[in-house]
Amino acid sequence: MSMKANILIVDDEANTLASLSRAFRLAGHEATVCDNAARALELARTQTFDMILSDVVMPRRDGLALLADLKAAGVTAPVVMMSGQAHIDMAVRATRLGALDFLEKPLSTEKLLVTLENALKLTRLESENRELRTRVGKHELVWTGDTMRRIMAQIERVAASESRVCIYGETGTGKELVARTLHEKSHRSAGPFVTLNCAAVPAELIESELFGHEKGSFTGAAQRHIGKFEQAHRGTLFLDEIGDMPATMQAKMLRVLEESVVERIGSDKPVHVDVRVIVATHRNLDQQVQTGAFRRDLYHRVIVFPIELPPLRSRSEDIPLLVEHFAQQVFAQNGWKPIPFTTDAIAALQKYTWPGNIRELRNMVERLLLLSGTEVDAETVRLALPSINAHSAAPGNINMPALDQGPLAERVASFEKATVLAEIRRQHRNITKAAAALGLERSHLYKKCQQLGIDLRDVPAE
Ligand SMILES: Nc1ncnc2c1ncn2[C@@H]1O[C@H](COP(=O)(O)OP(=O)(O)OP(=O)(O)O)[C@@H](O)[C@H]1O
Repeated sequence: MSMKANILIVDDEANTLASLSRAFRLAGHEATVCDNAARALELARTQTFDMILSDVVMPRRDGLALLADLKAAGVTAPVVMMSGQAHIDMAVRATRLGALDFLEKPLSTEKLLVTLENALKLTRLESENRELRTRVGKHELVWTGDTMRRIMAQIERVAASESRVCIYGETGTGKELVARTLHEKSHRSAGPFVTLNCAAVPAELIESELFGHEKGSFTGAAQRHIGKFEQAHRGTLFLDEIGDMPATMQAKMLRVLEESVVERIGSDKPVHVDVRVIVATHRNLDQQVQTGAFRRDLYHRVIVFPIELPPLRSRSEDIPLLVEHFAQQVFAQNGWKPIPFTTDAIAALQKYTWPGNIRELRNMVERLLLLSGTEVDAETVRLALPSINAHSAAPGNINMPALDQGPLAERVASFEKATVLAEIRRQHRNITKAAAALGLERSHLYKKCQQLGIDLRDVPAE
């Protein structure tokens, strides 16, 4: 079900106003009618409409003049023009002036509702993009060391150009953030930044995701869908895991990149798109080209400018600043009083290999803050790092859930369990000593073990 919309209808014919408003109201929407351009402008400036539908040919000010007035007045509602004497010229002028669509009279109810649906979808997309853009502001790239300085210089150099960029890097190294930064620094920054992870979309849906489809073009296509390429018009499209794109799609991608034109599935009308494509992969594309898994011609199209993001373990100099950055985010999000990380804690974090890179570090900072009182110390870090968890997940502690997923309470409980178990083993199952080390009463530790489902007989001594 679509949401209830409020539509302004402008036409000098009373009959048209009556029949159009009836059609919208029957579909559950609200319609305001008005028979001249001057009044329409006043209404649009003082009220909020989801769509403005206006006739072109009207006495005094016509629809195209109204359209220009609306845009000049900063009215953001999508405007759809209609006319009984539509000719291409008029439609082109309307589109140039910023009309969303141009409809020929007489209008069927179905056509009206589809047009409205599209207008609503576009408005939604626009506001999502705006929200995304404000979020990006908070998501700045944090770095200090020479490794990243080199990369920042590359970003600066390539951002201003229209070059296609390919970002290489392990998972969580910040590929998407770099792509966003490139977009923000480019002259497309006022346009949308749209992303698609090619590995996350089933092969049979990827074409529709990228190019869109018309209603009914295949089973399950209940609505028209605007593809990512069209969504990214005048902006940037970030294709993550391009190495996972199915072969048939690779051929179609090549065509879009060469001709800047897409066709929605179920439509043979080509749509021109003005999009800068940035791709990323954790795979070795060179090798994929050798084995035939990735088309050589597409490879040459997308790899104009490669940027290689090194894994976090080879830029551990960035860790102190990143920890500070993520900790500030956690404090701010939760309204917590800031607590410091000890120097030893930071040093322990710098020694770890971070297979999940910066994403893993960010999650770890959050977890450490959750587990600490007045400061985060090295002991807490050692306990929280996965090597320790692997160690305590030895036989005897079966079913230890992963700490990287699930609801917060579950993760905290599993961490608590790991901590208690590790201490009991370290104290060779001496509960009195383990309780003392954990700062608990002996009876309290017993209770905790029960709560956490720890059977003391199962705990191997270290
Ligand atoms: N240099 C950085 N400064 C601040 N935050 C960063 C930095 N690099 C990455 N991040 C953050 O780490 C998280 C992971 O980054 P991102 O999603 O860009 O990685 P990715 O390489 O695209 O990962 P994947 O390949 O798994 O999609 C994000 O929350 C991102 O904001």
